[in-house]
Amino acid sequence: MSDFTKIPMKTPLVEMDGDEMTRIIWKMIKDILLTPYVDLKTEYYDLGLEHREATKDQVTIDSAEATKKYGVAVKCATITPNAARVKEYNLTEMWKSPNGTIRAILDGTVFRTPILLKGITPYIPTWTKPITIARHAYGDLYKNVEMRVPENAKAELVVTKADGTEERVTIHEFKTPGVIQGLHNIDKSIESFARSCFNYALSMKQDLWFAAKDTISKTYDHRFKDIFQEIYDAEYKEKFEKVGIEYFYTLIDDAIARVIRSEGGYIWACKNYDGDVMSDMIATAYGSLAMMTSVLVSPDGVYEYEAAHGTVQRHYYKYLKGETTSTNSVATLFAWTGALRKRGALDDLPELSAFADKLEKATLQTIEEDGIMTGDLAAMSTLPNAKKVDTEGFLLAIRDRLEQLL
Ligand SMILES: NC(=O)C1=CN([C@@H]2O[C@H](COP(=O)(O)OP(=O)(O)OC[C@H]3O[C@@H](n4cnc5c(N)ncnc54)[C@H](OP(=O)(O)O)[C@@H]3O)[C@@H](O)[C@H]2O)C=CC1
Ligand SMILES: O=C(O)CCC(=O)C(=O)O
Ligand SMILES: [Mn+2]
Repeated sequence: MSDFTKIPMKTPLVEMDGDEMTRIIWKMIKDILLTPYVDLKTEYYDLGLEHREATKDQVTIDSAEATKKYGVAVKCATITPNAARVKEYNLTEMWKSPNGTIRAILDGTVFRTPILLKGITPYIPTWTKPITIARHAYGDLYKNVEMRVPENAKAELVVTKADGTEERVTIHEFKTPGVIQGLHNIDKSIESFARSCFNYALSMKQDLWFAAKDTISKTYDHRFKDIFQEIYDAEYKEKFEKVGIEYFYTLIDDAIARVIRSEGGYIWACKNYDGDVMSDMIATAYGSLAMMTSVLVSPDGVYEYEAAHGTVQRHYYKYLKGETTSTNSVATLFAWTGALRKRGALDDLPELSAFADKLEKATLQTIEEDGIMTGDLAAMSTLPNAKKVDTEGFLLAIRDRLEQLL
């Protein structure tokens, strides 16, 4: 490929680097599959935990603001510290989840879709089509406030209105110690969540399900249900009928039962925490956590691409010890291709978008045709030629395929 002219870019991508094994993969992807072929333009933000600590987490906010400015970001998985991480990294604070911070700034919906592969039968064998999780990106648990409550204390919810009047309800009269949590959401954000789900369903020509627990959460979850229904009836009902797709709301426990019995091929809208958990369940049931793409679409038309999985800590510790790892880079790679394709579309660079398509094709050919895959997939694959390779070996095999396509 010595005579290959690198594909130009116009606007930089916002590049958010991250932690542990995904940080290692991040660099490998760039070195092996991107920079030799694309004149990669990025504005780099190091969201690795050390640099978040050094900047008092300002870098996370800066990266979200840059995403608003440029329109497209690609993010590596990051550690959200807990008590153990505070010790491990000698942190001055238990910094918040960068994802929570970024999503709160950008708002919107995270769409997560599994990549189906020849030779991998989902754990639910009736799932022959992908199930896309549409996860509300704002609020709930990810913007919560919480407290420990001592014995003999009364906890209340208090709302102080603009006119100074108060509305209060008792949460609990604590005789013995306990804990409380305050969640919130905003009508405007729920409305944009609903609209982005309806628009996505129309663009994919797929049914949309929305599930929450309005029977138990009669105000909070009920508000979500009502907003979805009002917007559907007023703005989308006719469009859905024209395309021949359906919208329905059901309780989340009923939804789970239906999902398991389904064949896939629809969009399942979930509140923030439900979507977090369900997307891991869906990804794993289709084959591997590392085969799920994830993109945040904000109401202002800003896109942030990422993998749905975390920093793969266990593999990283093996890597640090010099042991061979076989970490699947597909979701992280598809975050890059998703971002490059979007940048290509926005900047009128069809060559850049075509490169992203070819890189994805090369990845699937490597697994499905050549049988070359990482351990998570090799353990499940029914292909006769399935062969487990190490982390870097997988990316090198993709490069061979890519060069045939360019
Ligand atoms: N988007 C983000 O930034 C996210 C960040 N996190 C952070 O990531 C860290 C680790 O979280 P954890 O709960 O372990 O979740 P991970 O998703 O990182 O990993 C859980 C397990 O899933 C398997 N797995 C995940 N990704 C891959 C992959 N690419 N290739 C092969 N196997 C994979 C591994 O199983 P096995 O070990 O059996 O091989 C791994 O141990 C935490 O600090 C957490 O805060 C978590 C979720 C999302
Ligand atoms: O930010 C975190 O700590 C978790 C994020 C997460 O689990 C996800 O995006 O699925
Ligand atoms: Mn998650």
